[in-house]
Parts: sequence; C-alpha cells; structure tokens
Amino acid sequence: MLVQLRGALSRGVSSVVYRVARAMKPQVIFVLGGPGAGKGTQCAKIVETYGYTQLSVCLSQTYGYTHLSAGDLLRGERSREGSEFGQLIDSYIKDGKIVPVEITINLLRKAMEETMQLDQKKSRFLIDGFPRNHDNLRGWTSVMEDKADVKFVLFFDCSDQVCINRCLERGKSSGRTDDNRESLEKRIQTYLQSTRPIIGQYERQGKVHTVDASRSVDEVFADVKTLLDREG
Ligand SMILES: Nc1ncnc2c1ncn2[C@@H]1O[C@H](COP(=O)(O)OP(=O)(O)OP(=O)(O)O)[C@@H](O)[C@H]1O
Ligand SMILES: Nc1ccn([C@H]2C[C@H](O)[C@@H](COP(=O)(O)O)O2)c(=O)n1
Repeated sequence: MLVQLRGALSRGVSSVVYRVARAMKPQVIFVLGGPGAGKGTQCAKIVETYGYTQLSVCLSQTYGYTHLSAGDLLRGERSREGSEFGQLIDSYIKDGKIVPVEITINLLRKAMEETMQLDQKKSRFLIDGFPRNHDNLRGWTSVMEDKADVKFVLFFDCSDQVCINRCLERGKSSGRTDDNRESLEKRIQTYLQSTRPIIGQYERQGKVHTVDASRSVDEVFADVKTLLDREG
C-alpha cells in the first residue's frame, strides 16, 4: 500500500516537474529571409516594442524578446582573439557559404544560456538567420530540440533584387566583407538553394508566418506587430 502510494506520489510529482520544466522552456521564433530582407531591422523593432519593462512585471508577463543573430555571433567569434575558428568563419562568410553547424549551434546555445542565467524571465528568443540549411537544422535538432520550443518561423519575403539593392546600399557604410556584388551573388544562391527548402519544410508543418518585406520598414513592422499580438 505504502509502496503504491509512494509510486503514485512520485509519478504525480514527476508529472508536475515535467510540466513546470516544459512551461519554462525558452520559446524561440526563427527569423528567416534573404540577405538584406530586413531581419535584423525588424528584430530590433520587436525588441524595442516588446522589450521587458517594469510594466510587464506588474502584469506578470514575460513578453520581452532577446534578439540573437547567428551572423552577428559568427562575426563576433571571427574577431575573438584566440578563436580557433576565426579564419574558417571569415572564408565561409566571404564565400556566402554556411558555416558548419557545430560552431554556430554552440554560439547560439551559449548566448541563450547566458541570457537566461542573467535574467530567468528572458526566455523568448528571436533567432535571426538560423536555420539556414539542412546542416543547421540537424544541429538544432540534436542539441536544442529538447531544450527549447520553436513556436514558428517569421519569414521576411522579398525579391532577390530588393535584397541585393539593400545590401549594396548597406555596404557603403557597414564594413561587412560580404556586402559586395561578388559575395552577394553567392549569398543569394545559398539562400535559394539551401535556406528556401528549410522554409518550405516548416511551411509544410504549418509553422511559417510570411511577411511581405519589400515595403517600408514601418509597413513591414505593422504586419509583424499584428502577427505577434495575435500569436501571443
Ligand atoms: N523595409 C525596408 N526598406 C528599406 N530598407 C530596409 C528595410 N529593412 C531594412 N532595410 C535596410 O536594408 C539593409 C539590410 O537590412 P537588415 O540588416 O535588417 O537585413 P538582414 O535581413 O538582417 O540582412 P543580413 O541577413 O544580410 O544580415 C539595412 O541597411 C537596412 O537599413
Ligand atoms: N546560420 C548561419 C548564419 C550566418 N552564417 C554566415 C554566412 C552568412 O552569409 C553570414 C552573414 O549572416 P547574416 O548576417 O546575413 O545573417 O554569416 C552562417 O554561416 N550560418
């Protein structure tokens, strides 16, 4: 009797623990689109608009988003003194190729863990520029699938020409080694051949929200806001 009771209790406790642990899992929105589609710009506006504030504490909400750009993390690692991957990252970026996921997923995992260690309430992430190919997706599945919940993919859709024009314009001041015609042609090919199929895969699961990114920043953001308000 005592043994049965203990068993039931421990099953009950473990189910509660399981549900609490699940509820506390970080929530992730993957942000995808072509180079220069405006992913970073829109993520910055989301953070600015939904950022964690005192007000949200009063309302017991934890609505703030943390923006993690895979490209920024890789550029950071490239310039980190003593990095064993600096040269490899540099050549992949210039060539418009996707860096092996073992490097990227570790940077993402560390950034997520550090963010949550600093503030447990920061458990909503916009992961920008990831997963960009099958290798990225495989890395996410093996390292992060049971550590985070992917809510959906926010897909900024615009033509290749719009992407190219925006990157070339940005290239006048960005200092980025890949905002030039030669790298851009390769980045667009990588996007079409490797990233679009990943978006298609999520689309078939009904997990993609597409926004027409060819309009002005504010028009695009108006759609993003409607969508995030609706999706909670
Ligand atoms: N809706 C828009 N209309 C016009 N210009 C835009 C728009 N959104 C972003 N831009 C500009 O286009 C350039 C690229 O934007 P952004 O860096 O946000 O793109 P991205 O998708 O993050 O690019 P990447 O993947 O290459 O890092 C920037 O100079 C930005 O100011
Ligand atoms: N998942 C990723 C994201 C980015 N990179 C590399 C290759 C990209 O061309 C470059 C720039 O990224 P962006 O700032 O445009 O998002 O960084 C990658 O290899 N894997």
